[in-house]
Order: sequence, then structure tokens, then C-alpha cells
Amino acid sequence: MQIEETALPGVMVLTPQRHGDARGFFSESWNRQTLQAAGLDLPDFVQDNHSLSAQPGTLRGLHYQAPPMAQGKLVRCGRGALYDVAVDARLGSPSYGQWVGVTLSAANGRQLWIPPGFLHGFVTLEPDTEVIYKCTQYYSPEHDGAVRWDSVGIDWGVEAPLLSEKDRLAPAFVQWESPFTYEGTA
Ligand SMILES: Cc1cn([C@H]2C[C@H](O)[C@@H](COP(=O)(O)OP(=O)(O)O[C@H]3O[C@H](C)C(=O)[C@H](O)[C@H]3O)O2)c(=O)[nH]c1=O
Repeated sequence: MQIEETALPGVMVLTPQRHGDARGFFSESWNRQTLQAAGLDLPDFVQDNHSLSAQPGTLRGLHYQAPPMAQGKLVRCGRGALYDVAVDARLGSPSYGQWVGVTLSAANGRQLWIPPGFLHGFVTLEPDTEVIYKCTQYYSPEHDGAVRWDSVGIDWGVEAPLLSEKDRLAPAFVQWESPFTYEGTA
């Protein structure tokens, strides 16, 4: 397991080992002990999500669930490729409003760990991209929210992405009141 920090403290890139042979490869996509041995102790996951986006240039985000249903997410790509983005939304954080983006693909096997308190969004880079992610809290529509994709200064690499109605109507980051507060940890 390779663990890399990003420019945003707390947001990490995890790349599990792949055991290749003439058939293809085998990889343990999630193993708590492996991460603990590497010094990374993530919270428990309670829900796995899986989405398919048929068109490249599909953008889902920027999303969050407010406390007490805030979600940490471990995101990976099952098919295709995506540019995955996290934004620090914790009021009082030294990196508040800052973002980081990582290309995740079925080919590179990279995963992005996004702690609670961060907005999450992605834009797909290939047709029929499938995104699979583990969440540390259950889905709660009452706590679900969105911030406009183009209001944080993120370089998505697309001008006119395919958006849901919810994402089209989301408030801009500067108008949005974050429900998250920074607690002095990464
Ligand atoms: C998130 C979620 C959604 N749903 C239902 C609700 C809707 O009927 C349908 C599509 O939901 P939504 O349009 O919110 O899906 P995305 O736009 O992919 O949203 C997700 O994409 C971003 C990038 C995320 O990080 C979040 O997990 C989530 O906000 O699935 C569920 O049944 N369970 C769930 O956990």
C-alpha cells in the first residue's frame, strides 16, 4: 500500500498493491490492518456507493453531508477515469477554501481519502466511468448539500460539464454557510 499526502493536510492518496499474473491482477482494495501498519487509522466505513456516469465531462459535486451525518469518503475508480476533488470547508482551518485534485482511474488504482469536513466532487474523463466509494456515515437526505462546482476556483478542465439539477442550482461557496468547524487537527 502506497500512502501519499496531498497539498491539503488530511487528504491522502492511497494506492493498494496489485499482484499481477498472466490472468491480470489481484488487489486488496481495502484492508484496515494494512493501513494501520502504515500509520493511517481511518474511521469505520458503514456504506459503499457506486455510480456510473455514461458521458465524459459529467460533473457530480461539490457535495457534503452536514454534521452529525458528515461523511468521510474513500474514493476509487472501477472503470474509466475521473478527476477527483476535495475542498477544505472547515471554518477556521488554515486551508479553508483550498482544494486538491487527483486523477483516479481503473488503470492507476489510486484512491483518495477525503475526511469529514471537506466538499467532494469529480468530473469524469472517459465514457462509462464507474466510481466506487466507502463512506463513514449513512446517507441522510436531510443533511445532504451542494456548493456550486465553479465557485471555488477549481481547474476542472471542462467548460460546460453535464450537471444534475441539484448541482446546477447549488449556492456559490462565498454565499454558503459551512456547517463544519476546524478542530485543530489535520
Ligand atoms: C448519495 C446518495 C444518493 N442516493 C440516491 C438519491 C438520488 O435518488 C440518487 C442520486 O443522488 P445524487 O444525485 O445525490 O447522486 P450524486 O450526484 O452522485 O451525489 C453523490 O456524489 C458526490 C460526488 C458525493 O460525494 C456524494 O456521495 C453524493 O452527493 O441516489 C442514495 O440512495 N444514497 C446515497 O448515498
